[in-house]
Amino acid sequence: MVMDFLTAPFSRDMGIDLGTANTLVYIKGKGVLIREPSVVAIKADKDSANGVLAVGDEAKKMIGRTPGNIVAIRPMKDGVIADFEVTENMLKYFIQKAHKRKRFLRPRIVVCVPSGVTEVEKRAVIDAALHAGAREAYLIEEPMAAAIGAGLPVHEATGNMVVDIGGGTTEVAVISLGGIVNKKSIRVGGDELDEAIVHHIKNTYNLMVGDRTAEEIKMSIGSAYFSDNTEISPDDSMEIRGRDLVNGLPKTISISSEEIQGALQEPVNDIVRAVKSTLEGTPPELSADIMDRGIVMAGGGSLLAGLDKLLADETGMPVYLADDPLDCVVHGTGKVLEELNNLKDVLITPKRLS
Ligand SMILES: Nc1ncnc2c1ncn2[C@@H]1O[C@H](COP(=O)(O)OP(=O)(O)OP(=O)(O)O)[C@@H](O)[C@H]1O
Repeated sequence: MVMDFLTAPFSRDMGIDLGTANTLVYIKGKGVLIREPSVVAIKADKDSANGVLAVGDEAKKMIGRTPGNIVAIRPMKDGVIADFEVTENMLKYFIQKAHKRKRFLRPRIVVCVPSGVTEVEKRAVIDAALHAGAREAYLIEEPMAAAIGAGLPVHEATGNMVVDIGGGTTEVAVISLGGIVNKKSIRVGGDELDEAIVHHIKNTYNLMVGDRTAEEIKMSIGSAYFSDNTEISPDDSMEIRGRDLVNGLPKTISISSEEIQGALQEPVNDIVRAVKSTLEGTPPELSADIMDRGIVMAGGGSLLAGLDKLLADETGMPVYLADDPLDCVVHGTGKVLEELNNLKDVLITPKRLS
C-alpha cells in the first residue's frame, strides 16, 4: 500500500499498441495520450539508427513527397517487423515522448504485438523497450488485447471470437479461460484494400493514384456489402485525381461505390475465408458459445462499410463491432497494465534464444 502511494504518481507505466498503421500509447491512470502513424522518415544515405529525421505524424506527411535522399518507412509494413532497427527507433521515440520527465520512475511497459511475430521479433521488441528506458517489459498478443479491450470475458470457460482487422494483418482468434484456443493470422488488412483500389484504377483507367488517395476512397465510398440499411449505396461516387499513365498529366475521374466494391472483393473474401476456417477448426462447445454470443470485430479495417453484415451473412453468426474499433487493442493493453498482477497470465514470454 505504502509502495503504491509512493510510486503511482511518478511512474508512467504504459501500454503500447505497436501497429502496422498506427502506434497508440496508453498511460496508466490517464488513458490514450499518443496516437500517431507508425512511420519513420530517415535519410537514405545514412544507416537507419543515425539518420532518423521524423517519426509519427510528421513522418507520415512526408510519404510520397520526399526528395530522393529521404525515405519514409513503415517499419511494421506487413504486420511483422520488417525493419528491426527502425522499429526500435520508433518505439524509443514514442516511449520517450510519453515518459517526458526524468524525475519519473522508469516505467513498466506492455507492448502489443501481432500474434504472428517470431521469437526473435518478440525478443527484439522487449529489448527495444528496455533500451528505451523501461524497467520491465511485457508482450501481449493483439487478438487477446482486442478481446480484453472489447470487454469480452476472456477468463471464463466460454468461447469468445474476435476478428481484429488492422493495417497489415487480420487476426482471428477464439479465446477461452484466459488463453487463445484457436487462431489464424493473415497478411491481409486495410493496406491490402488500399492496394486493390490502386491496382483497379491503374488497370481500368490508366491512372496512378497514391496510397493515401486510395485510403480516402476506401473510407468514403468503400463497402463490402450493400443493403437497405448500409450507409453506402452502389450509386455513391467520388471524384479522384491522379496521374495519367499515358501522357503523364494530372487527370480527374469519377468512380462509383459499386466499382470499388468489385475492386475490394478479393481481399475482403480472404478475410471472410480466414474467419470461416477458424470457425471450422474450433471445438464444437466453443462454436456453440460463439453462435450465442456472436463474433466481435475490432481494428480500423472493421470500419469498412458493410463488412460486419457480410460476415454475418457468410457465417450465419451474429457479428458486432467493438465500441471503439481503432482503440480497442490499446484499451485492452491498458486494462492489462492497470491490473498487471492479476492479468499476467494473458501475457506472452519470448522463449530463451540460444
Ligand atoms: N472508416 C474506415 N473505413 C475503412 N477502413 C478504415 C477506416 N478507418 C480506418 N481504417 C483502416 O484501418 C487500418 C488501420 O487500423 P488499425 O489502426 O487498427 O491498424 P494497426 O493496429 O496499426 O495495424 P495491425 O493490427 O495490422 O498492426 C488502415 O488500413 C485504415 O485505412
